[in-house]
Amino acid sequence: MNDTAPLLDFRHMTVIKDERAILDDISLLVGADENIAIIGPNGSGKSSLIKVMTREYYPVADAPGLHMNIMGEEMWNIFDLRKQLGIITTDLQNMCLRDSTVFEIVLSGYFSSIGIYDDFFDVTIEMKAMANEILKFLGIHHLRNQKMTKISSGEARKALIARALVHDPKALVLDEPTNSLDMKSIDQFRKTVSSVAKAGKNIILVTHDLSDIIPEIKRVILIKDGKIFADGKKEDILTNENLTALFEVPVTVQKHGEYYAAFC
Ligand SMILES: Nc1ncnc2c1ncn2[C@@H]1O[C@H](COP(=O)(O)OP(=O)(O)OP(=O)(O)O)[C@@H](O)[C@H]1O
Repeated sequence: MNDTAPLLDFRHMTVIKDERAILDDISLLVGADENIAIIGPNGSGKSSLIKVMTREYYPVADAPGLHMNIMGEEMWNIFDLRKQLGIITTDLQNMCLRDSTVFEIVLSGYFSSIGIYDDFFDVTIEMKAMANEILKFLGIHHLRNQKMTKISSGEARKALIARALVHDPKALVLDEPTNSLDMKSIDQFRKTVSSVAKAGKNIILVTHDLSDIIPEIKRVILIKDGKIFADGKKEDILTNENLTALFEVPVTVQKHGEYYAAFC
């Protein structure tokens, strides 16, 4: 892995499912220190793009000009790759809603499992110390011994961030992270993501909600029908015209301090 290489260097990437191009000739270069937000309507291809990053979906191998480097590497062991891209999705959160404690879920990140199985996993003192440190950094150490089923959605999402951070990943990939959170939880979650970005992790955010775009994200990519519709500086991309064309309803974008919101 090369720390100065682009985080993502995808060229001419097409993904076919059910004989349809769900990603259609995507080229995307994301720098080593860049944070990005990917925005698009339902079914536009956002989650599929993340699945290409995590090697759940593969592009058409013989597409002319295909190039797919992540952190300077073309070939990845899938487990190593997923450790470097800490993925936080609602699916993962649902899988983690079980009888395990927050601490066990965080530790299980070391084993790419969900929960700890004492007979199989050798949890070291160093792992426990690191998990405690991360829980403190994220302000949820007091939840350490709570069951995942007994904490709020916002707290559970922070626990998943902690689980991803045990590997000291290069990036956090957040797929619609504030879905189903109330306003206070959204505010706290955003602050958590900002603090992770400030600590030097890249943030790749997929969302419908412009207000999820933390100030540390300066670049926005709009996706429509599996293609990149617009890509550039946040202030140039988040316009009434672009969002209206993207969502095919009249959209008004407003800026509040360093945050954006959209109304239709
Ligand atoms: N494994 C698959 N087989 C067939 N079609 C698929 C598969 N995965 C995704 N698709 C289709 O590809 C399109 C893009 O899906 P994707 O989940 O990437 O969209 P999205 O932008 O994340 O949508 P949403 O905002 O609703 O989550 C959709 O039409 C979806 O039905």
